[in-house]
Amino acid sequence: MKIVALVGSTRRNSTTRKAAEIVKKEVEKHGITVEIIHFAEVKLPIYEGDLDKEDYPLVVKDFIKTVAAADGIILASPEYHGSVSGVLKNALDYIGAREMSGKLAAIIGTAGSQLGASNTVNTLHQICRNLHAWPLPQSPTIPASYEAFNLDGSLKDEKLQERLEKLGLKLAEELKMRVK
Ligand SMILES: Cc1cc2nc3c(=O)[nH]c(=O)nc-3n(C[C@H](O)[C@H](O)[C@H](O)COP(=O)(O)O)c2cc1C
Repeated sequence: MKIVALVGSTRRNSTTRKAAEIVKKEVEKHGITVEIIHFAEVKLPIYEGDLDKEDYPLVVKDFIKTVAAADGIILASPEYHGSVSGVLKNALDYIGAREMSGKLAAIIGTAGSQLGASNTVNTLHQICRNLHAWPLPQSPTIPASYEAFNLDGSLKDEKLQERLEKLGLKLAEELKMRVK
C-alpha cells in the first residue's frame, strides 16, 4: 500500500513539510509507504488548458502517474490569503476524479496567524468532494507555524503533535480496512 503526500509550499524549510513528515512517520509505522512530493523540489508548470495530455511535460506525466498509483493522499497546504496555496491548487488542477475517485485523503494546514488554517482545510475538503475523494474529518491546522516546531521536527504543542499522529493512525487504519 502506498500514499502520496502533496506539500503545497515552495520553501525548502517548510513548516507544512514538517507537519506532513509527522503524519508520514505515523502512517509508515503501519507498513504503508508515504512518498512526499514537495513543490519546493518538484516544479510543475502552470496548468495549460490548451495542451493535450499526451503533450504534458514528463514531470507532469510522472506526477499524475504517482497520484493515480497511490491508495491514498495527504494534502498539506499553507494558508495563503485565506486559502490553499497556488502551487498546490495548480498541481491539483492536473488531477481529476479518474485519479482520485474513492481514495482516502488526509488534510492538514499551516498558518502564520494564531487563527490557524481552517479556510484552507475547508477548501481542500471541497476540492476532495469535487475529485470524488474521501477526506477524513480530522483536519488539524497549525497556527503560528514558524514558531510551532522543535528542532527535531516535532511540534512544541504536544496536543497538536498528538492530533497529527492520530490523523496518520486513522489514515493507516482506514486504508487497511478498504484496500485488501
Ligand atoms: C503569499 C502568502 C500569503 C499568506 N497568507 C496567510 C493568511 O491568509 N493567513 C495566515 O494565517 N497566514 C498566511 N501566510 C503565512 C503562511 O500561511 C504560513 O507562514 C505557512 O505556515 C507557511 O508555510 P511553509 O512554512 O510550509 O512555507 C501567508 C504567507 C504567504 C507567503
